[in-house]
Amino acid sequence: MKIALIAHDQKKQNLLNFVTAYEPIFKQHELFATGTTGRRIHEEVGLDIKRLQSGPLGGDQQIGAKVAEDDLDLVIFFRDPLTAQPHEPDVTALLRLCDVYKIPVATNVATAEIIVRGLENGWLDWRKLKESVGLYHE
Ligand SMILES: O=C(CO)COP(=O)(O)O
Repeated sequence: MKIALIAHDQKKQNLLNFVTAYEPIFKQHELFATGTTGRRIHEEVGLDIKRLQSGPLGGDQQIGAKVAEDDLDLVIFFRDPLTAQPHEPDVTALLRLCDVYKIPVATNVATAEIIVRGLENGWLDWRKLKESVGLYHE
């Protein structure tokens, strides 16, 4: 599976702790991240991860483009709901595209935990079949 990992500054340590806890699962997948998040995951957890631009410089839009191209299976985005972001429209656009393309997206650790445990148990395997699943057509 192709997984995007993103965190706003106040949530980065939270994401690093989460990725460390589930490193055995994450290392089995192809990982993508916005710039600073990706650098810290690589340096502090040691995972291989493809880094895009930093969020405020277009990274969220690059992740969104991958969603639109059906080139991502899961987005884990630890959003900071208490701090205004200069690129808030990009954040909103990314979450909107996840809904347009029915990409599982977790915006906090509680949801991420459920999804990653589900990933381990094969609950996201429908992603491989989605073209044949009526639920995902409108
Ligand atoms: O701002 C972000 C997401 O909106 C994250 O960007 P960085 O990973 O570059 O800090």
